[in-house]
Order: sequence, then structure tokens, then C-alpha cells
Amino acid sequence: MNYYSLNKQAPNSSFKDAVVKGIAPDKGLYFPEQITPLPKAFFDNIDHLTHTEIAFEAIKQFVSPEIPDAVLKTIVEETLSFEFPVVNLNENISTLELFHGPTMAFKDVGARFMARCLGYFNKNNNREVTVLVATSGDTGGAVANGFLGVKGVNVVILYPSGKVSDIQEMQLTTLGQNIKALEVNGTFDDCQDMVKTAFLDEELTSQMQLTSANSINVARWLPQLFYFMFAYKQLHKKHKNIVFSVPSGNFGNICAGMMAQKLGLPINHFVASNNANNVVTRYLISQLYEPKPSIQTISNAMDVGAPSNFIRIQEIYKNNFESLKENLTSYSYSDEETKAAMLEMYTNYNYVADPHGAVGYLGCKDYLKNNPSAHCVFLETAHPTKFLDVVEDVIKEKQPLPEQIQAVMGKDKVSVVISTYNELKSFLLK
Ligand SMILES: Cc1ncc(COP(=O)(O)O)c(C=O)c1O
Ligand SMILES: N[C@@H](CCOP(=O)(O)O)C(=O)O
Repeated sequence: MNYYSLNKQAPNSSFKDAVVKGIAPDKGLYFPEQITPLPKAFFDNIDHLTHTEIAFEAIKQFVSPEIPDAVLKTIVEETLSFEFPVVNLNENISTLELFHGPTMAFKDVGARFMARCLGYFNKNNNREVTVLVATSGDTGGAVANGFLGVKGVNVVILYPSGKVSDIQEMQLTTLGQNIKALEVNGTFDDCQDMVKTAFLDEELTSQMQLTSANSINVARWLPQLFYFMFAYKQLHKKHKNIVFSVPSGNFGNICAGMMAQKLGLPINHFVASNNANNVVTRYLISQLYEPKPSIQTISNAMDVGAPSNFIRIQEIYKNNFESLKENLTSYSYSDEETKAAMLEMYTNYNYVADPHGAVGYLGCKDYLKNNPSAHCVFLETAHPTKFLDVVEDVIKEKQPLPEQIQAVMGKDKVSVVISTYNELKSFLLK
């Protein structure tokens, strides 16, 4: 599959080049040249397929022929070595739990898939690759875990100082080896801007091979479309009108869901559920896209003021506002509303949700008010113990720590504090 730059000022790239470069030379995000829907029979028979079979069929067209089928099967199988259960809360609301991987957030799938693709492309290459990643909390940990010890790959993670949870910080600062953490005096958007600037800096790119492991990178972004298919497999016999509420920040996950829909998955509607960082909620009301500096919230991984993937969403809908509005609703919630939703789920359904999932739950509830026949699935994007202080404070109950979390507790944090792009550049050139 070839990919074009959404800035339309760069030559098209193969899958391999798009993965290795991360972002196009004109700073545009890559987008596949074609999206060919899967046959209807695939969806009719989906309950007879394993997760690996579903994922292989769904992703094949985007990576062929550069990754041969046999290699792709292994990559997909290794990537998906954990569960993706749907938990039913009531007649109209379910949640798809995406936190059963090694770092307990939905980023594990994309990070593991991309690490394996890069490993395959790099196996006969002696040039080292530096993976730059900006994180508001979860991407950093998932990428650190996914790339730990991968030969020829150095990972540099930028995170906003004081704006990630304690456990998220431990996950991205304690692994050592080929993983380095930079603590940035600023917001997630500042981190993301520094990463994008580095890709355009010829002095840097002439000396080192840089790539991105944010959802900018197609190998990190596209595998997220699997989730929507896994939920459909578990729900489609019982529910015909399935809607997804996606807690959104950089909008990669919901945009991957829209790609699943383009492949033919019968999804009726999407709800983009936001915290106070509500640039897309406002856009759907005013038709004005006005990125703003991000605001700190308890659902910190969604504290994004300028979502990278909005441009891909525009592309999927051919920049047609009306057709986007037909398929997408968006709501925004305060921290107080989020906490109340966490308590409500615990009290009514004995379900402990994290703050991001709680924002998704609120999106379902609001959508169902006008669409009572729908079945709304909110994505539970991280395990509640990643946000231990908030969760225990809201539900007034101690939470047992899963072994993935225990594994990083008590380890020494190693990070370098930076404030400017020049400090990043000096660090990379050292
Ligand atoms: C727990 C959690 N929920 C939701 C999001 C938002 O996802 P996206 O950036 O794909 O919109 C993130 C970060 O990406 C996250 O870590
Ligand atoms: N919420 C993310 C922010 C980056 O999103 P990405 O999908 O573009 O990597 C995080 O947790 O770091």
C-alpha cells in the first residue's frame, strides 16, 4: 500500500517508508491511498474468527506487499497476546476493556505492532533508528515497553512534567536500556510540537534516522481499528445498532474506528467524549477549528489542545462538515462530572472505571437520551489503578494492584528535565 501526505507537498511513500519516516517530509500525516472494504461475509462470519484472524484480514491491505503474509501473521499473533473483553453494564451500555496488555492502556497494541514492523524492516539495516515519542501519559509507557531491548532502536520519550500520574511516570522512566525519558517544562502539546520540529530539522535528520511512535505513525495508528471489530464480534448477535463512545485526546483511536467503518464494519455512529479539552466538541457546533493550549484534568492522557489526527478525520469525510456531523457527536465533561460518573458506575454496577473510561460512559449516557434504541459501547482505555489517587478517593475503597503495575512500583525514576527545543536537539546529538 502507498501512503500520501495530507499536506500534499511530498511524494507518496510505501508502507515501509511511512513507518520508518513517521511523518512526511512536508510535515504532513500519512494516509493510505486506498481503503478497500472487506467482503460482507467477513463480518457475517466474524464470530467464527479468532482475534488474530480478524486483525490479519483487517490490516493486510495496509501493509502488503512489504510485509509478507506469514510475517504479518506472526506480528499480529504476538501483538494480540491478551484479552479484549466486553463487559455489559446495562441493556444499553457496555464497555470494551482495552487495558489487559503489559502497560494496561490501549496503546499497547499499536506500540507492539509498530515495534515488530520496525524490527522487520530494520533487520538487515545497520543504521540505528531513534524513535521520538510525545506522551500525555500512556503512549510513553506502552512504547517503552514495546521497544525495550529492540536491537538498533533508541527510544526518547517526552512527557509534560507534573502532568502524568505517578504510575504512568514510573512506566516511562524506570526501564533503562535503550529507553530515555525527557521531562518537559510544558504541556503535552509542547512535547508534540518539539517532536514535529525535530522531524523538520535537517541538521538532525542528516545525522540520525528519526521516526515517531505516536499515532502520527501509521503502524501505531492503524492497528487500533482492531478494537472496534473485537467489540462487534462480541456484541453483534445481541445488538444491531452499535455506537462507540471513544474517550478522545489526540483523536487517533476514534479515527481508527472510522477506518474500521470504512472497511465495512457496521457501526452506526461515533461519540467523541472529551474532557475540558474540547476543540472538536466546539468544532461540531461552530464549524470553527480552534486549537487551544491544553488544560490539565484528571483524565490527563486526554489533555490535548491540538489533536494530531483531526486532519485524518477531515480526510475520511472529504472535508465535508455535514457528512462528518451525521456520523460523529461530541460532548465535553468537567472533572466533577467525571468523578460523579465513576461513583455512579461503582454504585450502580459495581464497576471500577478510570477517569478516561468515565468520560466515555458519560458520552454514552448523553447520546442515548436522543437515541434510546442504540447500544453504546464506551472504550475503557486504561486500567483504573493507573490513576490510583483519583480512583480510590472517588470510590473510597483500596484497589488491588495488578502485577503489571506492581512490576514498576518502587523502581528508580531516571529522567532529564528540558524546557526548549534546543535542549532536545542537544540531547539527541550527544
Ligand atoms: C487512557 C487514555 N484514554 C484516551 C486517550 C485518548 O486517545 P486518543 O489520543 O487516541 O484520542 C488516551 C491517549 O491517547 C489515553 O491514554
Ligand atoms: N494520550 C496520549 C497522547 C498521545 O497520543 P498518540 O495516540 O498520538 O500517541 C498519551 O497517553 O500519551
